[in-house]
Amino acid sequence: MTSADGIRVKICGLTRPEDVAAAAAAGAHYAGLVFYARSPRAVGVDLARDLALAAPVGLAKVALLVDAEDAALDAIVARVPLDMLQLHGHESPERVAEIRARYGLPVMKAVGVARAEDLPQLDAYGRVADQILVDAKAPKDAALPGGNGLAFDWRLIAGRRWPVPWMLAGGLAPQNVAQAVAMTGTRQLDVSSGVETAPGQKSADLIRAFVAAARDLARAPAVPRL
Ligand SMILES: O=C(O)c1ccccc1N[C@@H]1O[C@H](COP(=O)(O)O)[C@@H](O)[C@H]1O
Repeated sequence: MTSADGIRVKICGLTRPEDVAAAAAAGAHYAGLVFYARSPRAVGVDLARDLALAAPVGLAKVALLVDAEDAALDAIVARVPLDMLQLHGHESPERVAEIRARYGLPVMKAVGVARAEDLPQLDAYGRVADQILVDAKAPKDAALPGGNGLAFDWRLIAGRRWPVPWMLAGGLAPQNVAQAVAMTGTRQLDVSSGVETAPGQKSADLIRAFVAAARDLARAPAVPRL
């Protein structure tokens, strides 16, 4: 991926057809469907299938899973037309490779970052996953392993690169898109809470503002050469 491709946005946690329409109309590249019962954004297989079928060509459907077993994955993959699996639990590199081989879908592995000690995990998963998702590590007492609207210290990954495409996540919102991109150099952004009015309630206005903020960066004129 080069800078000419612009910045790709994933809107995660869509639960209504109008959320899918808003993400597509705004120009998002990925739509995330959460298969984690404890999340306020959780969808069942039937609803997920309807939402995925409503997505226009060009909007990639991503299933978010947390330590899912084969039986659950089998049921989801059999019924929901998907473009990618996002693994957001404690899946080992071996499990990531196994899931990738079993379903023949690209796999994105989320890694929680809070301190420099967390960074080697990104290298390990960068060897087995198709993409890596660099997210804020959930606090120990958090009910969810992600989707908490918390950012991490982006200076930790400034200048870091991995051998596969990667996305930045955690506490992103329309107002911090420019800073997140400037500090990390990311070309892909993943957002959930930052485009909601309440947990699980997506806002078309905030989705539009988020994608526009990313698009504006790609359009910003280069600094003129002296
Ligand atoms: O969104 C959820 O409910 C969720 C549940 C379980 C694991 C991950 C979840 N969301 C992912 O978390 C990050 C950051 O979200 P936020 O923007 O800080 O709210 C993002 O990758 C979501 O896909």
